[in-house]
Amino acid sequence: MKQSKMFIPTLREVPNDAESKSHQLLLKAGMIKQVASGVYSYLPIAKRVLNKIEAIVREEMEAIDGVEILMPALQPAELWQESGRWPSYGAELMRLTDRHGREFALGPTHEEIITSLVRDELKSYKKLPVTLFQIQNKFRDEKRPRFGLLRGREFVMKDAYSFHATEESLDETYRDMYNAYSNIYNRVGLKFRPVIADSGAIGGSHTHEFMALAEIGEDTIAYTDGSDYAANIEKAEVVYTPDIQHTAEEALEKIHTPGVKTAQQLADLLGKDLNEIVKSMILKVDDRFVMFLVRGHHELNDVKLKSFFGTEVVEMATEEEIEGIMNAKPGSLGPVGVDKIEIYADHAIQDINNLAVGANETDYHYINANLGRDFNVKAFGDFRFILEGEPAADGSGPVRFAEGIEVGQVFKLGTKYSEAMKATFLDEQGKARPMIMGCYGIGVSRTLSAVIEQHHDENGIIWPKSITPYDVHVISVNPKQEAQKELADKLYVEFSKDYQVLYDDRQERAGVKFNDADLIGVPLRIVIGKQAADGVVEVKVRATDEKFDVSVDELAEKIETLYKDLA
Ligand SMILES: O=C(C[C@@H]1CCCCN1)Cn1cnc2cc(Cl)c(F)cc2c1=O
Ligand SMILES: [Mg+2]
Ligand SMILES: [Mg+2]
Repeated sequence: MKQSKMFIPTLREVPNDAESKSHQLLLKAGMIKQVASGVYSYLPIAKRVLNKIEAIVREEMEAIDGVEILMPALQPAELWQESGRWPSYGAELMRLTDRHGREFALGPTHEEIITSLVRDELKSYKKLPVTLFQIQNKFRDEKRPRFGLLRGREFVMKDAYSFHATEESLDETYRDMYNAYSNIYNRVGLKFRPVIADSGAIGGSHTHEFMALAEIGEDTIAYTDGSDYAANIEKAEVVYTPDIQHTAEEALEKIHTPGVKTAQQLADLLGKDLNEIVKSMILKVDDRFVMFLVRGHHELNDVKLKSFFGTEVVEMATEEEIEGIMNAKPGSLGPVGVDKIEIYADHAIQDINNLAVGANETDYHYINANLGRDFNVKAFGDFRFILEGEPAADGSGPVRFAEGIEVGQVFKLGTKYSEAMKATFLDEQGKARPMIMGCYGIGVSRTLSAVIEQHHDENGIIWPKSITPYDVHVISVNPKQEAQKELADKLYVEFSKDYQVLYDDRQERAGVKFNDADLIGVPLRIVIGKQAADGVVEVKVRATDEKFDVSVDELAEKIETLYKDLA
């Protein structure tokens, strides 16, 4: 394609609200244009890359018997009422009303649509399993869209859904999807790790997220070097090994602690370490208030609480709610004398005694509070985030942390939707049973961004060969020079036979052309300049900056060799 015909509005400077590298480069390379917060147009270079990522996704889905369909973004509210999800999503679900006053959602995901589609068609076990997928724009009204395509409000997702008569059949497709996802991320050039994850609101049990490793990632992964163990930190199980450090029980003592609100302040006042302090927090779990105890150097993990209590409604109680229940501010809470609400404690609380805790009186704390004598706990559990260096749940060694961008997730959904929506099949005994489902998502536009996060240098993007918008970038330095223009035109036509060629034939200064070429990131470059008269051109490898002066009659072979070696 000739750049004089193209539409690549590169930028020299970047709007300073672009914090992530990929967001900056997507803008600078003229690949996207923001239409509204979290809403983007994909320009030609981005669209070509999207097409290649989607082609790889399609290939891998079809290789495991996935069949492509396309469902509407407009989803009638009735289906969300059938599944029970219409009331359970708040502002994130974009809703609209049609001219007849009928309510719709703009699809954030398609469990309801696909289940209603399948339930009318697949009535017998003989017709199962079936795996259907689509690649389509999704809508989620994110509170804080950020980092360009990494967290948008309209984005491209591949979502697949599988329907089974048995758990074994689901397990098989889950494994096929897991492997297909690994193939996809390998083929698009992403460094990634599958991690044990939490299924969250969608329900179901078993789920893995696929994390592209990148500092900008909003997720933290706990992994070990010794094995393939990796878990989203929300989910990473803490192995509790008692490390009892009790001293002789001392008498409970109330002390005046003016202005002390945090565990650190209490520790400093008492001359103790943070791990000798206990933090008492009150959370709303479903419709009741519960107190949780964790040690000063640990953090409460709300995702583990949701899973422990089997509810999505777990949030910090507000200051007013706390004062209403305890007559004290959040910074002075403790378990002593609390009988109106239940108290749960992280396992590690058992390791220490003579605890420093809030006295449920603003500006007062207790020291030497002891379990059993001064307070009781309804249950101990794994309620905290794992710390770096602590042992992994599978015994494969101490966990290390890394940031990740969630680019995909696979779920065993079970029968949550098929039961709610009466998607049943007749089994071999002729008995009606709810279909067993799996669902599997890939953030396609997010994957594009993640690739840029992992493949760039200070001058711009460096595309992996598999998804590059073009294979070869032909640049004529000065089209006004007849010899240069002629040779460049000729090479453009010639190389277009075997490669996808972007031809910079613009009347632009050389510097502009080279800056743009570095930004756009095509892996191989042929520069036709002064030496054109001697039949010599310069070849440049974008990734390594290697340059070669090559005579035109050796050019095809040189490009072929270099192309083969590209990652
Ligand atoms: O989407 C999933 C599960 C899988 C992911 C892979 C493809 C199929 N769905 C989970 N999820 C995430 N955010 C959502 C946001 C809104 Cl506003 C909503 F109404 C529903 C959902 C929702 O259900
Ligand atoms: Mg997550
Ligand atoms: Mg997730």
